[in-house]
Amino acid sequence: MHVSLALKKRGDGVVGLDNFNNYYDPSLKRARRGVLENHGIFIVEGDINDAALLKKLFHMISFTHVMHLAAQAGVRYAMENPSSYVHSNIAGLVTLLEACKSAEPQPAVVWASSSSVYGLNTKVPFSELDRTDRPASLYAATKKAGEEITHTYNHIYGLSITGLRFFTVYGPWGRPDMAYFSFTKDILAGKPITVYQGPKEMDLARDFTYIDDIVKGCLGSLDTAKKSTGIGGKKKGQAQYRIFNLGNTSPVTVPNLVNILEKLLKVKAKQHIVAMPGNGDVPFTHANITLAHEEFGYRPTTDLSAGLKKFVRWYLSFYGADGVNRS
Ligand SMILES: NC(=O)c1ccc[n+]([C@@H]2O[C@H](COP(=O)([O-])OP(=O)(O)OC[C@H]3O[C@@H](n4cnc5c(N)ncnc54)[C@H](O)[C@@H]3O)[C@@H](O)[C@H]2O)c1
Ligand SMILES: O=C(O)[C@H]1O[C@H](OP(=O)(O)OP(=O)(O)OC[C@H]2O[C@@H](n3ccc(=O)[nH]c3=O)[C@H](O)[C@@H]2O)[C@H](O)[C@@H](O)[C@@H]1O
Repeated sequence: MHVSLALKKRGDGVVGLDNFNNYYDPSLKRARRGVLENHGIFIVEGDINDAALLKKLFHMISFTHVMHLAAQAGVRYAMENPSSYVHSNIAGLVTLLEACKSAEPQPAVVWASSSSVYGLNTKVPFSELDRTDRPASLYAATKKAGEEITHTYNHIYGLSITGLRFFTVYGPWGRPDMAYFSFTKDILAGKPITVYQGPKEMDLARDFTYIDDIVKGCLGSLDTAKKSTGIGGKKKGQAQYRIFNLGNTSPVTVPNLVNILEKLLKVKAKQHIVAMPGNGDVPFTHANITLAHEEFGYRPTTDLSAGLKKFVRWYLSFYGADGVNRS
């Protein structure tokens, strides 16, 4: 939603595609759609696995770029519903790349990978050339597979591909399954929250990245994506294959995240502190963003307190303190 709005605001044409699945409250997704439609952005309701639909869309519109953000996200849910990750993040990705490779002209593709590909690495900050062959979750494994799959479409068909490894993105209109969002809801409702701890009672930490910074990185990478050199999937080219970290470079522990929320919400959290279950979580993330800075001037400017302040303001206007969706 935020990337589409930013593109539209600067004068680009945008068409969206989303299947509005019920991984989390679809009414939030539909409210986001309302915002986009109010800005003149047309949204098609459909699945990226629907090859016929994609073919029709690519036939009707000569897309210059595809910004591919659709995915089954969430690290821990992969243990409950593994096939949804294969469906959207592997099969769906291939269906989309098939459509892109056959389109004339071929669009440049920018897509969301994930910081989770660094898996069990302990050397921080994570740099793009570090190992990514030890995923801790099926979600991470599907994003890693996406990086390999996109490489083959670049190699064989000359598709121009840029993969962005986002680091725990948060902000207004965000995902209710993520900790910052569910903690806000539960703290306001007086319900206990569960805070995970690593081995030896170590605090977990994330390089939380504010949505507006991510949007700048998305637009910067789109604008520096070179045109594909393949033609309609018939000619092998030498197009770009790039991968960038988009993080914030200043990790914050989960207890500190809770402290900031308590101050903003003016409510003390009831906390259950438990050992991190073996559910795909990694203890910490931290991005080296030198490459994105050098290539398109990426420089995040919002720290967690400032970003959460904007999130909480949005949350209270959208849900109210009682957590009821008023859209
Ligand atoms: N939010 C984060 O912290 C984070 C971090 C790293 C990577 N990512 C990646 O960034 C991208 C955007 O994530 P987000 O957090 O904005 O999530 P989001 O839920 O806002 O956006 C993903 C959208 O994809 C749609 N979708 C899922 N499967 C689909 C399918 N098969 N066909 C069509 N639409 C489908 C969903 O309905 C949803 O609206 C995802 O690829 C995610 O894996 C997110
Ligand atoms: O950067 C990424 O690649 C990933 O970032 C997030 O994954 P995660 O960092 O695990 O985000 P949250 O689920 O919001 O968890 C944040 C932190 O809070 C902790 N947490 C989460 C939930 C909870 O109930 N308690 C708790 O302590 C987690 O262990 C983690 O350390 C997104 O959910 C993934 O889609 C994304 O791919």
